[in-house]
Amino acid sequence: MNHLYPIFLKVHELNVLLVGGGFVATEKLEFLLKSSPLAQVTVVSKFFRSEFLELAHGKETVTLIEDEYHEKYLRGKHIVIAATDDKAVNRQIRNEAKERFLLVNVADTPELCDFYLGGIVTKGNLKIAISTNGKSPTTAKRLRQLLEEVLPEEIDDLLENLNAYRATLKGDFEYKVKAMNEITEGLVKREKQDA
Ligand SMILES: C[C@@]1(CC(=O)O)C2=NC(=C\c3[nH]c(c(CCC(=O)O)c3CC(=O)O)Cc3[nH]c(c(CC(=O)O)c3CCC(=O)O)/C=C3\N/C(=C\2)[C@@H](CCC(=O)O)[C@]3(C)CC(=O)O)/[C@H]1CCC(=O)O
Ligand SMILES: NC(=O)c1ccc[n+]([C@@H]2O[C@H](COP(=O)([O-])OP(=O)(O)OC[C@H]3O[C@@H](n4cnc5c(N)ncnc54)[C@H](O)[C@@H]3O)[C@@H](O)[C@H]2O)c1
Repeated sequence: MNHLYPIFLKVHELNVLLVGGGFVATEKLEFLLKSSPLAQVTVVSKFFRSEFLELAHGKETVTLIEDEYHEKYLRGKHIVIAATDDKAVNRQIRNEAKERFLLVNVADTPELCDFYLGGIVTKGNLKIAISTNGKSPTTAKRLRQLLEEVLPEEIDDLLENLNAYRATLKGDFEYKVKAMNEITEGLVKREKQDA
């Protein structure tokens, strides 16, 4: 049983602290920016690998600070991702973030996470988040790849058209719910198989 509750965060309006600038931090920033290109991210790291610098280059909402982690960097942040190669520092980040009631992810360390980063599929306005409850990140990746392939790009046209149709509906809430349900019924109705 997976007890996690997924939410869709406006990370372009929230302040994210990422600690670390190595391989793992690069992967986390890559997936964060892939889904949320305007995410507001401050990165604090003793050094930055060239892969990380390449990824962050030219991204106006990503701020790099070359420094050791210090508690002061938690100020004004909503979410924290710890991705250093120093387990004691990662734990310190987690503890100090928790004292401030911040949500914290320690990369690849489920027992220290308040939330997990998931596999994410984006097709225009549609976004699907995938979690295996930390059991198999590789499966989350494979499912993401599968859904990216099978979901048509046109699914976004469907959403836009339905949104436009909804705007034309005059009537009370109940009427609109009924009309929207009727017009989308075909999406879930199974076609009758010819014998
Ligand atoms: C989905 C994704 C999102 C992202 O990273 O943004 C993600 N991991 C991804 C890939 C991936 N990560 C790892 C491998 C190598 C294979 C392997 O080792 O298993 C691969 C596969 C690859 O790279 O091919 C290593 C790894 N990861 C974790 C552990 C610890 C453990 O399992 O105990 C270890 C071992 C470390 C070690 O051995 O030391 C843990 C976590 N990784 C999570 C997320 C969270 C659970 C998500 C869920 O509920 O499924 C969680 C719990 C915490 C977190 O980090 O948030 C991203 C795919 C993105 C995409 O492609 O779409
Ligand atoms: N590389 C991988 O794919 C991988 C896979 C599984 C597990 N891991 C583990 O994950 C951890 C991180 O690995 P990595 O490959 O990203 O290491 P890395 O050497 O590429 O990067 C470590 C980063 O942590 C930063 N850092 C260390 N101490 C810091 C501090 N006090 N304040 C601020 N920044 C600090 C360094 O500046 C560096 O940028 C390691 O423990 C590694 O064994 C790595």
